[in-house]
Amino acid sequence: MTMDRYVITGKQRLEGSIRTSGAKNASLPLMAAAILADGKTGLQGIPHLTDILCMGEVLKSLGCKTQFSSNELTIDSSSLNDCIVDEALMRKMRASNLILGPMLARNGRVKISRPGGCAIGTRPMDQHIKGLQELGVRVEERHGYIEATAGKLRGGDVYLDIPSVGATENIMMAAVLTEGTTIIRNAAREPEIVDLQNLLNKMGARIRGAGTHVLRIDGVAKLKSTEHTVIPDRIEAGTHMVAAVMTGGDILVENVIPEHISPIIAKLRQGGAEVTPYGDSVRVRQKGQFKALEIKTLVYPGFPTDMQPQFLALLTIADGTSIVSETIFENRFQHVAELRRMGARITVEGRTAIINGRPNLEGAFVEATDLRAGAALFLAALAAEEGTVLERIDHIDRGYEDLKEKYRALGAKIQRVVKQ
Ligand SMILES: CC(=O)N[C@H]1[C@@H](OP(=O)(O)OP(=O)(O)OC[C@H]2O[C@@H](n3ccc(=O)[nH]c3=O)[C@H](O)[C@@H]2O)O[C@H](CO)[C@@H](O)[C@@H]1O
Ligand SMILES: C=C(OP(=O)(O)O)C(=O)O
Repeated sequence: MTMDRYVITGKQRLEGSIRTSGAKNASLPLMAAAILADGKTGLQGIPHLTDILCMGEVLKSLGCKTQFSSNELTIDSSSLNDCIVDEALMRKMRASNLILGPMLARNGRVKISRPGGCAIGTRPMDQHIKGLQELGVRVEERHGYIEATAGKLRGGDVYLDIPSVGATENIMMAAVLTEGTTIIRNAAREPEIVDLQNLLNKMGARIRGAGTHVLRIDGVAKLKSTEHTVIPDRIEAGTHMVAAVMTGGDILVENVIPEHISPIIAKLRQGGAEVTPYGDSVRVRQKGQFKALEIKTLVYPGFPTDMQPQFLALLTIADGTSIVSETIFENRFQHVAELRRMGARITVEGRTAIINGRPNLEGAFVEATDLRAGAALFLAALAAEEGTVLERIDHIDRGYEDLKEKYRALGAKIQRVVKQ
């Protein structure tokens, strides 16, 4: 874990172009899906992030060979030699639970350390397990490990109580190599599910319905090697768009799929920002003061929970009183205490934050408690008067590629101080 920190001098107007990297949350399931091919999978546009490196370690521990250079990742899964993911790797990154489905489909058994809760919530796996059981998987939990065995996987009819992104992905990946047809009802509709369907179908799978609430997967006997380019990161793009507004700037965010960021565009326009899509770019300009908003996080295509902290930071300097309701994760307001250190006026009642905007934030010593909390504090620091020291930026390294370099090119004053 890095103990590096950012030292940021705020109040610089940001201007210019910034290129969005490939999506972390699409790349991780695509990497897990590579387990399903009996050969090499080539993935392009994969961002250099600690989460990606960690997933690479998980795959290596299962016998895959990986090569990663210039955002191109090759995963060779022709020989899998182990089925156990140890606790240290699981603790580093929850998304390593995405190997459950593909390992069961390819190898018939797998053992992972049960992921614990994390800063943003308890994050149980009951929907993943329920779905896998419906496909004929036996699941036992012992000594903190989930052991799953599938004699022969069969198609099944799965109803998810909540449209969980990870559960939908895991069940899709388990179902592709079964005999028979699997239906997933109340499936997640996020763009990352569509990207996963696209890769799997290129590999020879027969999946329909991604992007809707019902997925149909007709099992096939074998999947082949293929290549795929990951979709752009809609949360990274959204973070840059908020940066433009918070610094009174003018930024062209490149490599976006405008439809994926439609709730972000809508909310920024509602607050008074000028947002103009140009093909696969979007220009965001802010003149004058941004206005207070009401925001409620929802599953896609609703407002994404992964943008809630960044918008909350923006609303601390908006004109008027804003209300932000978090409906996805039960503990995703840890950035509030840190933003208060910067002068923000926020009260939290249950899952609702009430923000009384003020003209300016003040630089302070603050600490990232999780990835998007870190992004929110980074944005707050860019807008604040004087300097901010932002600690625990290892959280930010999980999800933002070349952040310092990208923002320096826009005119931000940032130093990364390496702690010896
Ligand atoms: C790597 C990745 O893609 N991470 C994203 C993914 O996480 P992840 O896939 O973990 O999120 P889920 O959609 O599964 O979780 C949503 C809610 O459902 C609950 N739940 C989930 C599964 C389950 O079996 N039981 C259960 O109760 C969770 O605790 C949470 O409260 O989607 C989240 C919601 O958009 C995003 O914030 C994360 O950035
Ligand atoms: C919560 C996030 O990621 P993860 O699900 O990997 O914790 C995120 O990307 O904001």
